[in-house]
Amino acid sequence: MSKGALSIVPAGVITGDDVRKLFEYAKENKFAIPAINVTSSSVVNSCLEAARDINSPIILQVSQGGAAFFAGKGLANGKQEASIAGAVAAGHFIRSVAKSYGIPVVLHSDHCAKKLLPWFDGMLEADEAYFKEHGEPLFSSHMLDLSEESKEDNIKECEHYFARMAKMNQWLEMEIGITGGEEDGVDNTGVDNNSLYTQPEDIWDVYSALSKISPNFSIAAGFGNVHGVYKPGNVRLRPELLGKHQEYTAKQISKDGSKPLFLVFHGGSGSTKEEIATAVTNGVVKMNVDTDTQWAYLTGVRDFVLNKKDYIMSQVGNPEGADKPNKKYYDPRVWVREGEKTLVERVKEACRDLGNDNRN
Ligand SMILES: O=C(CO)COP(=O)(O)O
Ligand SMILES: O=C[C@H](O)COP(=O)(O)O
Ligand SMILES: [Zn+2]
Ligand SMILES: [Zn+2]
Repeated sequence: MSKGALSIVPAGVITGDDVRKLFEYAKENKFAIPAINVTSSSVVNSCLEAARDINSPIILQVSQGGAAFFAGKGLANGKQEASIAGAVAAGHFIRSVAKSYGIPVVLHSDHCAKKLLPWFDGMLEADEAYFKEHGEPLFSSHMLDLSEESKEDNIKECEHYFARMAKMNQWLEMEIGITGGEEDGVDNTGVDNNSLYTQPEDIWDVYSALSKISPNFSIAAGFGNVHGVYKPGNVRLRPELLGKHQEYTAKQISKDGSKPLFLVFHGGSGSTKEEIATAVTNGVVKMNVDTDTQWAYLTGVRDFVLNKKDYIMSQVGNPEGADKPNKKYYDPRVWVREGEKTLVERVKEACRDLGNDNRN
C-alpha cells in the first residue's frame, strides 16, 4: 500500500530531514506544495483549515513586511526589530496551533535581500535558541535572496549562512535570477528581461557549492516569474526551462535522467493551470502564492460589507427596525470570517492546481 505525505512525516511544524522527505516525496510523486504568505493569525488559520480540509501539507511563510505586520504596524522597525519579533511570534503561534489541524506544516520566511540581513540574523538567533532547548530550529526553513548581487557574492553569502543553518539541519531556499515585479522594499519592475531567466550553468554553480554543505536546499530559479498579477500577456513564463536545469545538473553529477534539484516557483499568482503543471513536472516542489490569496481574503469581506451595508451604518437600527442592534454584523468574528472563507477556497484551489490534495 502506498503511503501518502501525511503518513511519512508528522503533523505540526516539521523540520530537518522531515522537510527533505516531504519535498522528495513531492518530487517523486509529481506534486508541489503551495507556500502562502501569512500576515496574521486569521490568515494562518485559514491556510491550515484549507490544508486540513483537503488532507494535504502546507507551507506558511512570512515576508519581512508581513512579519512586521504580524507584530504590529505601530512598532518601530528601523533595525528590523518588528520584523524579527513578528517572525518569531508567527513561528510560535503557528507551532502552537498547527498540530491541532493534523497536517504537516513547513514554517518558512520569504525573500531576504542584502539590506534586510539583520532580519535574517535575528531569525537565526531565535532558531538557535529554540534549537538549544528543543533540538530543532523554530523555523523549518528560510529564504536568502541575494539575486541582486553578483553570482559569486550570492553563492558565497549563501554558503556562509547555510553552514550555520546546517548545524540545525535547517532548509535553505536561495534565489538566482531575479523575480520581477515588487518584493519587500526591492523594486524589480524595471529589471532587464534576460535576468528573469536563469541559466543552467548558474544553477549548477549553486548546486555544486551548496551540496557540499547539506542536501537540504532549494533553488528559486527565474523562468520569467513576476510578483503580482498583471493583464494577460505581460508575463512570459517558461517553466519548460526548469527541465533543462535538471538535465544539466544531472549530467554534471553523472545521474542522467534524474531530477537532482528542488525548485521553487515564485510569483505563483495569475499563472495558468498549464504553466503550473509544467513547472511541477520539472521538479518544482514549492509554489509561492501571495497576491491571489490577498485578493481572495478581500473578496469575502468586500461582499459582506456591500451586502450588509444597511446593517453596518450604525450600532443600532437596520432595515428590520430602528431599534435593532447590529452587533451580529460588526463583530469581527463575523466579517473577518467571511474573508477567511473565501481565502480557504483560494488556498484549496492552489493546492489542487499543484496536485497537493488527498495526500493521506
Ligand atoms: O513569490 C511570491 C512570494 O515570494 C508570491 O508571488 P505572487 O504575489 O505573485 O503570488
Ligand atoms: O515577495 C513577494 C511576497 O509577495 C511578499 O510580499 P510583501 O513584501 O508585500 O509582503
Ligand atoms: Zn528576488
Ligand atoms: Zn517571491
